[in-house]
Amino acid sequence: MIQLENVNQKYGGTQILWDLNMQIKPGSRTCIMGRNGVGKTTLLKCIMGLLPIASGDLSLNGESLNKRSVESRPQLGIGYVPQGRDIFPQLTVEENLKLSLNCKRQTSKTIPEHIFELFPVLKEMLQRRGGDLSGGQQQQLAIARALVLNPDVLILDEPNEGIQPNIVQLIRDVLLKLNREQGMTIILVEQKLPFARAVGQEFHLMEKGQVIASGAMEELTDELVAQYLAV
Ligand SMILES: Nc1ncnc2c1ncn2[C@@H]1O[C@H](COP(=O)(O)OP(=O)(O)OP(=O)(O)O)[C@@H](O)[C@H]1O
Repeated sequence: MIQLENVNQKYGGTQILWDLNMQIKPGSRTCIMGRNGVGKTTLLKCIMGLLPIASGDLSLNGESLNKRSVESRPQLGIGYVPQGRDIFPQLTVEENLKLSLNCKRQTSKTIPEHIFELFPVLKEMLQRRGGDLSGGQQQQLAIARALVLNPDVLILDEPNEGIQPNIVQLIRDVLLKLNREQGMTIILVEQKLPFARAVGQEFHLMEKGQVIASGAMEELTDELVAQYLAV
C-alpha cells in the first residue's frame, strides 16, 4: 500500500500540493488524472523522492519514505518511467538496460529475457544508440529499463505522449499483463480518457494540488470529466 497523508510540497514560495491524501492498494491499477499543471508530475516526483515534501507523510507498506533517499526506491521495488522518458541517448539500448542492473535489488547481471518477450523490438535494436530510436521505441526502452529490476510497483508519467497508436496499444497490453500475471501495482498519470479507462480500475482526480474525487473507474462520471478534465 502506498499512502500519502496531508502531503504539502512547495517549489520555493509556490505551493503546489496542498494537504494531499491518497491510498494506492497493492496489485491495483490506478490512474492519477487532472488537467495540465494540477501537480500530477510533482506528486510522482515526491513519491519517487526526487522532490522533498514540505510536510505530511508518505509511506510504502506502513514504512515511512519521508527520509529515504531516491536510491532507496528501486531497492524497495518501485520502478519509475518519467515523463519525457529520460533515456541516455548516447548509450546503446543494451547499456541503457544494464544500467538498472547495478541496483542492489537485482542480483543477476543479465537482462531478464521476459523483457524482450514484452518488447521484441528492443532485442533487435540492442546495439542501437538510444537517441537513434523512434519515440515509441524509446518509450518501450524506458518501460523496459524500469522492469529490469522486477518492481512490485510501476509508476508511469504520461507514457503515451506523442506515441503512435499501435505502440499505445502495446503499452496498454503490457501494463495489463504485468498486473494480471505478476500482480504488479500500476500507477499511471494519464490525460487521455480512453487509455485511462482501458488500464485503470481506480482513479484519483486532481485539481490545484489536491485530490478532489477518487473511486472505481466506472464512477468517473461525465460530469466529473466535463468539470475537471475537458479543456
Ligand atoms: N521546478 C519547478 N519550479 C517551479 N514550479 C514548478 C516546477 N515544476 C513544476 N512547477 C509548477 O508546478 C505546477 C504543477 O506542475 P506539474 O508538472 O506537477 O503538473 P502536471 O499536472 O503534471 O501537469 P502536466 O500534465 O502539464 O505535466 C505547475 O504550475 C508548474 O508550473
